[in-house]
Amino acid sequence: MSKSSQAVFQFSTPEIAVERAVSELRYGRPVLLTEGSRTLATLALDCVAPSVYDQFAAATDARHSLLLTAPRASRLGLRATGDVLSPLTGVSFDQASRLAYSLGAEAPRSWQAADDLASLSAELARLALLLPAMVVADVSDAADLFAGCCTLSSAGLKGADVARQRFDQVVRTRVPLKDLGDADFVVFRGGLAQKDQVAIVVGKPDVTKTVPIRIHSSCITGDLCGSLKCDCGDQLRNGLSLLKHAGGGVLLYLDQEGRGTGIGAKMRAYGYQHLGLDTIDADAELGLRDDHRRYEAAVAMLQHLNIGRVAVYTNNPTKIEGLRLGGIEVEARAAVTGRVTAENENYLRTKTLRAGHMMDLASLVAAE
Ligand SMILES: Nc1nc2c(ncn2[C@@H]2O[C@H](COP(=O)(O)OP(=O)(O)OP(=O)(O)O)[C@@H](O)[C@H]2O)c(=O)[nH]1
Ligand SMILES: [Zn+2]
Repeated sequence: MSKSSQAVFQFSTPEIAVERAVSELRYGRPVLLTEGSRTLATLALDCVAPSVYDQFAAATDARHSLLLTAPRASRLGLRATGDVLSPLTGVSFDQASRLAYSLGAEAPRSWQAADDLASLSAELARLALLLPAMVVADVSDAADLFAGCCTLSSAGLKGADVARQRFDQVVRTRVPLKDLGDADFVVFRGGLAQKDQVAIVVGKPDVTKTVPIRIHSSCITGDLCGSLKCDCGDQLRNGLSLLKHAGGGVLLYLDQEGRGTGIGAKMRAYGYQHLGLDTIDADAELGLRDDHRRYEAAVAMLQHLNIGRVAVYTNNPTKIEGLRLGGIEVEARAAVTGRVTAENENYLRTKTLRAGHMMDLASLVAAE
Protein backbone atom coordinates (compact mmCIF):
# COMPACT_ATOMS: atom_id res chain seq x y z
CA MET A 1 0.00 0.00 0.00
CA SER A 2 1.42 3.38 -0.96
CA LYS A 3 1.91 5.87 1.84
CA SER A 4 -0.36 8.42 0.17
CA SER A 5 -3.34 6.03 0.24
CA GLN A 6 -2.94 5.22 3.93
CA ALA A 7 -5.42 6.77 6.29
CA VAL A 8 -3.79 8.88 8.95
CA PHE A 9 -5.17 8.61 12.45
CA GLN A 10 -5.48 12.06 13.88
CA PHE A 11 -6.57 12.38 17.46
CA SER A 12 -6.35 15.99 18.43
CA THR A 13 -9.63 17.15 19.88
CA PRO A 14 -9.44 19.38 22.98
CA GLU A 15 -10.96 16.70 25.18
CA ILE A 16 -8.26 14.19 24.26
CA ALA A 17 -5.59 16.58 25.54
CA VAL A 18 -7.62 17.12 28.71
CA GLU A 19 -8.09 13.39 29.26
CA ARG A 20 -4.38 12.72 28.76
CA ALA A 21 -3.50 15.49 31.21
CA VAL A 22 -5.97 14.10 33.74
CA SER A 23 -4.40 10.66 33.42
CA GLU A 24 -0.87 12.08 33.86
CA LEU A 25 -1.94 13.88 37.03
CA ARG A 26 -3.45 10.69 38.45
CA TYR A 27 -0.14 8.92 37.80
CA GLY A 28 1.56 11.66 39.84
CA ARG A 29 3.36 13.28 36.93
CA PRO A 30 3.59 17.02 36.14
CA VAL A 31 1.42 18.61 33.47
CA LEU A 32 2.14 21.87 31.64
CA LEU A 33 -0.68 24.39 31.33
CA THR A 34 -0.11 27.09 28.72
CA GLU A 35 -1.74 30.42 27.94
CA GLY A 36 -0.14 32.72 25.37
CA SER A 37 3.56 32.81 26.17
CA ARG A 38 3.04 31.58 29.73
CA THR A 39 3.73 28.03 30.82
CA LEU A 40 2.76 26.75 34.23
CA ALA A 41 4.00 23.39 35.47
CA THR A 42 1.59 21.71 37.85
CA LEU A 43 1.43 18.60 40.05
CA ALA A 44 -1.40 17.14 42.13
CA LEU A 45 -0.27 16.79 45.73
CA ASP A 46 -3.00 14.18 46.32
CA CYS A 47 -1.17 11.51 44.32
CA VAL A 48 2.42 12.61 43.73
CA ALA A 49 5.35 10.67 45.19
CA PRO A 50 7.50 12.72 47.62
CA SER A 51 10.53 12.10 45.36
CA VAL A 52 8.73 13.66 42.37
CA TYR A 53 7.70 16.61 44.56
CA ASP A 54 11.39 17.10 45.47
CA GLN A 55 12.43 16.78 41.80
CA PHE A 56 9.81 19.38 40.85
CA ALA A 57 11.12 21.75 43.53
CA ALA A 58 14.68 21.35 42.22
CA ALA A 59 13.66 21.85 38.57
CA THR A 60 11.86 25.09 39.43
CA ASP A 61 14.66 26.40 41.69
CA ALA A 62 12.18 26.16 44.56
CA ARG A 63 10.02 28.88 42.96
CA HIS A 64 7.01 26.65 43.33
CA SER A 65 3.81 27.46 45.21
CA LEU A 66 0.81 25.66 46.60
CA LEU A 67 -2.60 26.52 45.23
CA LEU A 68 -5.14 26.77 48.04
CA THR A 69 -8.67 27.00 46.69
CA ALA A 70 -11.06 29.61 48.10
CA PRO A 71 -12.85 27.14 50.45
CA ARG A 72 -9.51 25.91 51.87
CA ALA A 73 -8.15 29.45 52.19
CA SER A 74 -11.28 30.40 54.08
CA ARG A 75 -10.97 27.37 56.42
CA LEU A 76 -7.37 28.43 57.13
CA GLY A 77 -8.67 31.85 58.11
CA LEU A 78 -7.15 33.77 55.21
CA ARG A 79 -9.00 36.89 54.20
CA ALA A 80 -8.98 36.09 50.51
CA THR A 81 -11.70 36.61 47.94
CA GLY A 82 -10.69 33.63 45.80
CA ASP A 83 -7.96 31.01 45.35
CA VAL A 84 -4.51 31.85 46.72
CA LEU A 85 -0.91 30.81 46.16
CA SER A 86 1.43 30.18 49.03
CA PRO A 87 5.19 29.85 48.33
CA LEU A 88 6.70 26.42 48.95
CA THR A 89 10.37 27.39 49.14
CA GLY A 90 11.86 25.19 51.85
CA VAL A 91 8.53 23.45 52.46
CA SER A 92 8.70 19.63 52.54
CA PHE A 93 6.18 17.30 50.92
CA ASP A 94 4.62 16.47 54.30
CA GLN A 95 4.37 20.11 55.32
CA ALA A 96 2.81 21.03 51.97
CA SER A 97 0.28 18.20 52.30
CA ARG A 98 -0.66 19.34 55.81
CA LEU A 99 -1.14 22.89 54.62
CA ALA A 100 -3.20 21.68 51.66
CA TYR A 101 -5.75 19.50 53.41
CA SER A 102 -5.06 18.63 57.06
CA LEU A 103 -7.49 19.63 59.77
CA GLY A 104 -6.02 22.15 62.20
CA ALA A 105 -3.13 23.19 59.92
CA GLU A 106 -1.66 26.61 60.62
CA ALA A 107 -2.34 29.35 58.08
CA PRO A 108 0.61 30.12 55.81
CA ARG A 109 2.60 33.23 56.69
CA SER A 110 2.77 34.48 53.14
CA TRP A 111 0.32 34.16 50.28
CA GLN A 112 -1.05 36.10 47.33
CA ALA A 113 -4.14 35.92 45.15
CA ALA A 114 -3.85 33.18 42.53
CA ASP A 115 -3.88 34.08 38.84
CA ASP A 116 -6.41 32.47 36.49
CA LEU A 117 -3.98 29.92 35.05
CA ALA A 118 -3.04 28.65 38.51
CA SER A 119 -6.74 28.42 39.41
CA LEU A 120 -7.33 26.43 36.25
CA SER A 121 -4.95 23.76 37.53
CA ALA A 122 -7.51 23.03 40.27
CA GLU A 123 -10.12 22.46 37.58
CA LEU A 124 -7.88 19.75 36.15
CA ALA A 125 -7.62 18.15 39.59
CA ARG A 126 -11.41 18.13 39.89
CA LEU A 127 -11.72 16.38 36.54
CA ALA A 128 -9.16 13.84 37.77
CA LEU A 129 -11.20 13.31 40.99
CA LEU A 130 -8.20 14.44 43.00
CA LEU A 131 -8.07 17.00 45.79
CA PRO A 132 -7.53 20.46 44.25
CA ALA A 133 -4.24 20.85 46.11
CA MET A 134 -1.91 21.75 43.29
CA VAL A 135 1.78 22.52 43.28
CA VAL A 136 2.41 25.10 40.56
CA ALA A 137 5.41 26.93 39.14
CA ASP A 138 5.78 29.39 36.29
CA VAL A 139 8.28 27.72 33.97
CA SER A 140 7.80 29.99 30.95
CA ASP A 141 11.58 30.46 30.77
CA ALA A 142 12.49 26.84 31.56
CA ALA A 143 9.85 24.73 29.85
CA ASP A 144 12.60 22.53 28.29
CA LEU A 145 13.15 20.97 31.73
CA PHE A 146 9.61 19.64 31.44
CA ALA A 147 9.89 18.63 27.77
CA GLY A 148 8.60 15.10 28.38
CA CYS A 149 5.44 16.31 30.11
CA CYS A 150 1.94 16.47 28.73
CA THR A 151 0.94 19.99 27.66
CA LEU A 152 -2.55 21.45 27.72
CA SER A 153 -3.65 24.95 26.74
CA SER A 154 -6.10 26.86 28.91
CA ALA A 155 -8.33 27.23 25.82
CA GLY A 156 -8.21 23.44 25.36
CA LEU A 157 -9.34 22.89 28.93
CA LYS A 158 -12.17 25.38 28.60
CA GLY A 159 -13.07 24.16 25.08
CA ALA A 160 -13.51 20.58 26.22
CA ASP A 161 -16.88 21.59 27.63
CA VAL A 162 -18.48 20.54 24.34
CA ALA A 163 -17.42 16.96 25.06
CA ARG A 164 -19.45 17.00 28.25
CA GLN A 165 -22.65 16.95 26.20
CA ARG A 166 -21.68 14.12 23.84
CA PHE A 167 -23.06 10.70 24.77
CA ASP A 168 -23.88 7.65 22.68
CA GLN A 169 -26.24 4.88 23.60
CA VAL A 170 -24.30 1.63 24.02
CA VAL A 171 -26.99 -0.89 24.88
CA ARG A 172 -30.56 -1.28 26.19
CA THR A 173 -31.41 -4.47 28.08
CA ARG A 174 -34.23 -5.68 30.32
CA VAL A 175 -33.51 -6.38 34.00
CA PRO A 176 -36.17 -7.78 36.36
CA LEU A 177 -36.17 -5.79 39.63
CA LYS A 178 -37.40 -6.94 43.03
CA ASP A 179 -40.95 -5.61 43.72
CA LEU A 180 -40.82 -3.43 40.59
CA GLY A 181 -41.09 -5.79 37.65
CA ASP A 182 -39.06 -5.37 34.51
CA ALA A 183 -36.95 -2.29 33.90
CA ASP A 184 -34.81 -1.39 30.91
CA PHE A 185 -31.22 -0.48 31.70
CA VAL A 186 -30.00 1.91 29.01
CA VAL A 187 -26.24 2.50 29.07
CA PHE A 188 -24.73 5.65 27.60
CA ARG A 189 -21.04 6.33 27.11
CA GLY A 190 -19.38 9.69 26.73
CA GLY A 191 -18.72 12.98 28.41
CA LEU A 192 -15.25 14.14 29.26
CA ALA A 193 -14.08 10.90 30.83
CA GLN A 194 -15.98 8.53 28.54
CA LYS A 195 -17.74 7.15 31.56
CA ASP A 196 -20.72 4.81 31.32
CA GLN A 197 -23.90 6.34 32.72
CA VAL A 198 -27.14 4.46 33.19
CA ALA A 199 -30.78 5.36 32.65
CA ILE A 200 -33.19 2.91 34.28
CA VAL A 201 -36.55 2.95 32.52
CA VAL A 202 -39.25 1.69 34.88
CA GLY A 203 -42.48 0.59 33.20
CA LYS A 204 -43.40 2.18 29.86
CA PRO A 205 -43.41 5.97 30.26
CA ASP A 206 -45.08 7.96 27.46
CA VAL A 207 -42.31 10.27 26.24
CA THR A 208 -44.78 12.52 24.39
CA LYS A 209 -46.10 13.60 27.80
CA THR A 210 -44.43 14.84 30.99
CA VAL A 211 -42.19 12.00 32.15
CA PRO A 212 -41.56 11.37 35.85
CA ILE A 213 -37.83 11.13 36.50
CA ARG A 214 -35.38 10.84 39.37
CA ILE A 215 -31.77 12.00 39.04
CA HIS A 216 -29.69 10.00 41.48
CA SER A 217 -25.99 10.51 42.20
CA SER A 218 -24.03 7.38 43.01
CA CYS A 219 -23.31 6.66 46.65
CA ILE A 220 -21.33 3.47 47.20
CA THR A 221 -21.74 3.67 50.96
CA GLY A 222 -25.50 4.36 50.97
CA ASP A 223 -26.80 2.75 47.75
CA LEU A 224 -24.80 -0.46 47.99
CA CYS A 225 -23.95 -0.92 51.64
CA GLY A 226 -26.88 0.67 53.50
CA SER A 227 -24.75 3.29 55.24
CA LEU A 228 -26.73 5.14 57.91
CA LYS A 229 -24.73 8.36 57.36
CA CYS A 230 -26.93 9.48 54.45
CA ASP A 231 -30.37 8.83 52.97
CA CYS A 232 -29.19 7.73 49.51
CA GLY A 233 -30.04 4.02 49.68
CA ASP A 234 -33.63 4.76 50.74
CA GLN A 235 -33.93 7.50 48.12
CA LEU A 236 -32.74 5.15 45.40
CA ARG A 237 -35.28 2.45 46.23
CA ASN A 238 -38.10 4.90 47.06
CA GLY A 239 -37.33 6.79 43.85
CA LEU A 240 -37.73 3.65 41.72
CA SER A 241 -40.94 2.78 43.53
CA LEU A 242 -42.36 6.30 43.06
CA LEU A 243 -41.64 6.03 39.32
CA LYS A 244 -43.48 2.71 39.11
CA HIS A 245 -46.50 4.10 40.97
CA ALA A 246 -46.51 7.17 38.74
CA GLY A 247 -47.18 4.82 35.81
CA GLY A 248 -43.56 4.54 34.68
CA GLY A 249 -40.57 6.84 34.52
CA VAL A 250 -36.80 7.07 34.29
CA LEU A 251 -34.14 7.03 36.98
CA LEU A 252 -30.85 8.51 35.80
CA TYR A 253 -28.10 6.92 37.87
CA LEU A 254 -25.16 9.32 37.55
CA ASP A 255 -21.56 8.38 38.26
CA GLN A 256 -21.06 11.27 40.69
CA GLU A 257 -19.78 9.73 43.91
CA GLY A 258 -19.29 12.22 46.75
CA ARG A 259 -21.18 15.05 45.01
CA GLY A 260 -18.80 14.73 42.08
CA THR A 261 -15.58 14.66 44.12
CA GLY A 262 -14.94 10.89 44.04
CA ILE A 263 -14.90 8.19 46.69
CA GLY A 264 -11.38 9.11 47.86
CA ALA A 265 -12.31 12.69 48.72
CA LYS A 266 -15.63 11.58 50.20
CA MET A 267 -13.93 9.13 52.56
CA ARG A 268 -11.39 11.79 53.58
CA ALA A 269 -14.36 14.09 54.29
CA TYR A 270 -16.02 11.37 56.37
CA GLY A 271 -12.83 11.25 58.46
CA TYR A 272 -13.28 14.96 59.24
CA GLN A 273 -17.00 14.47 59.87
CA HIS A 274 -16.11 11.88 62.52
CA LEU A 275 -14.16 14.68 64.20
CA GLY A 276 -17.22 16.94 64.28
CA LEU A 277 -17.29 18.86 60.99
CA ASP A 278 -20.52 18.99 58.99
CA THR A 279 -20.64 17.71 55.41
CA ILE A 280 -19.95 21.13 53.85
CA ASP A 281 -17.13 22.21 56.17
CA ALA A 282 -15.48 18.80 55.83
CA ASP A 283 -15.40 19.21 52.04
CA ALA A 284 -14.16 22.83 52.35
CA GLU A 285 -11.31 21.61 54.56
CA LEU A 286 -10.23 19.54 51.55
CA GLY A 287 -10.47 22.55 49.24
CA LEU A 288 -13.78 21.43 47.76
CA ARG A 289 -16.91 23.44 47.07
CA ASP A 290 -20.34 22.43 48.44
CA ASP A 291 -21.16 20.52 45.30
CA HIS A 292 -19.09 19.65 42.20
CA ARG A 293 -21.81 17.93 40.22
CA ARG A 294 -22.82 18.87 36.67
CA TYR A 295 -25.86 17.69 34.79
CA GLU A 296 -24.91 17.63 31.09
CA ALA A 297 -24.94 13.81 31.18
CA ALA A 298 -28.49 13.80 32.55
CA VAL A 299 -29.64 16.21 29.85
CA ALA A 300 -27.93 14.21 27.09
CA MET A 301 -29.50 10.94 28.27
CA LEU A 302 -32.97 12.48 28.38
CA GLN A 303 -32.49 13.86 24.88
CA HIS A 304 -31.44 10.41 23.61
CA LEU A 305 -34.58 8.98 25.16
CA ASN A 306 -36.65 11.71 23.40
CA ILE A 307 -37.73 13.16 26.73
CA GLY A 308 -38.09 16.94 26.77
CA ARG A 309 -40.59 17.50 29.58
CA VAL A 310 -40.21 16.06 33.05
CA ALA A 311 -41.54 15.97 36.60
CA VAL A 312 -38.54 15.44 38.90
CA TYR A 313 -38.29 13.65 42.20
CA THR A 314 -35.64 15.59 44.08
CA ASN A 315 -35.14 17.95 47.02
CA ASN A 316 -32.13 19.57 45.40
CA PRO A 317 -32.74 22.80 43.46
CA THR A 318 -29.43 22.61 41.57
CA LYS A 319 -30.59 19.44 39.80
CA ILE A 320 -33.61 21.34 38.50
CA GLU A 321 -31.40 24.25 37.42
CA GLY A 322 -29.04 21.84 35.63
CA LEU A 323 -31.91 20.33 33.64
CA ARG A 324 -33.37 23.73 32.75
CA LEU A 325 -29.96 25.03 31.66
CA GLY A 326 -29.77 22.07 29.26
CA GLY A 327 -33.16 22.91 27.76
CA ILE A 328 -35.28 20.30 29.56
CA GLU A 329 -38.67 21.60 30.68
CA VAL A 330 -39.19 20.87 34.37
CA GLU A 331 -42.95 20.97 34.93
CA ALA A 332 -43.08 19.74 38.49
CA ARG A 333 -41.01 18.69 41.43
CA ALA A 334 -41.84 16.28 44.20
CA ALA A 335 -39.92 15.21 47.26
CA VAL A 336 -38.17 11.88 47.64
CA THR A 337 -37.06 11.05 51.13
CA GLY A 338 -35.51 8.32 53.20
CA ARG A 339 -35.47 7.39 56.87
CA VAL A 340 -34.05 9.89 59.31
CA THR A 341 -31.57 8.14 61.60
CA ALA A 342 -29.43 9.28 64.51
CA GLU A 343 -26.47 9.03 62.15
CA ASN A 344 -27.88 11.03 59.20
CA GLU A 345 -30.00 13.68 60.94
CA ASN A 346 -27.21 16.27 61.06
CA TYR A 347 -26.30 15.54 57.45
CA LEU A 348 -29.90 16.17 56.36
CA ARG A 349 -30.14 19.28 58.52
CA THR A 350 -26.97 20.70 56.97
CA LYS A 351 -28.30 20.05 53.47
CA THR A 352 -31.51 21.88 54.35
CA LEU A 353 -29.91 24.81 56.17
CA ARG A 354 -26.72 25.30 54.16
CA ALA A 355 -27.33 23.80 50.72
CA GLY A 356 -30.91 24.95 50.12
CA HIS A 357 -32.45 21.46 49.95
CA MET A 358 -36.23 21.56 49.99
CA MET A 359 -36.95 19.15 52.79
CA ASP A 360 -39.31 19.34 55.73
CA LEU A 361 -36.96 17.71 58.19
CA ALA A 362 -39.14 18.39 61.25
CA SER A 363 -42.04 16.41 59.72
CA LEU A 364 -39.71 13.60 58.73
CA VAL A 365 -38.33 13.39 62.26
CA ALA A 366 -41.86 13.47 63.71
CA ALA A 367 -42.91 10.64 61.39
CA GLU A 368 -40.15 8.34 62.66
N1 LIG B 1 -18.77 14.96 49.58
C1 LIG B 1 -19.73 14.25 50.19
N2 LIG B 1 -20.61 13.60 49.43
C2 LIG B 1 -21.57 12.91 50.06
C3 LIG B 1 -21.69 12.84 51.45
N3 LIG B 1 -22.76 12.06 51.75
C4 LIG B 1 -23.29 11.66 50.58
N4 LIG B 1 -22.59 12.18 49.56
C5 LIG B 1 -22.84 12.13 48.12
O1 LIG B 1 -23.92 13.03 47.90
C6 LIG B 1 -24.64 12.62 46.75
C7 LIG B 1 -26.12 12.49 47.11
O2 LIG B 1 -26.81 12.24 45.93
P1 LIG B 1 -28.36 12.45 45.71
O3 LIG B 1 -29.13 11.85 46.84
O4 LIG B 1 -28.69 12.02 44.31
O5 LIG B 1 -28.47 14.02 45.69
P2 LIG B 1 -28.98 15.12 46.68
O6 LIG B 1 -28.10 16.31 46.46
O7 LIG B 1 -29.09 14.58 48.08
O8 LIG B 1 -30.42 15.51 46.12
P3 LIG B 1 -31.80 14.70 46.15
O9 LIG B 1 -31.53 13.34 46.76
O10 LIG B 1 -32.22 14.61 44.72
O11 LIG B 1 -32.75 15.50 46.96
C8 LIG B 1 -23.99 11.33 46.28
O12 LIG B 1 -23.04 11.65 45.27
C9 LIG B 1 -23.25 10.83 47.52
O13 LIG B 1 -22.15 10.00 47.22
C10 LIG B 1 -20.74 13.56 52.23
O14 LIG B 1 -20.80 13.60 53.45
N5 LIG B 1 -19.78 14.24 51.56
ZN1 LIG C 1 -25.20 8.60 50.36
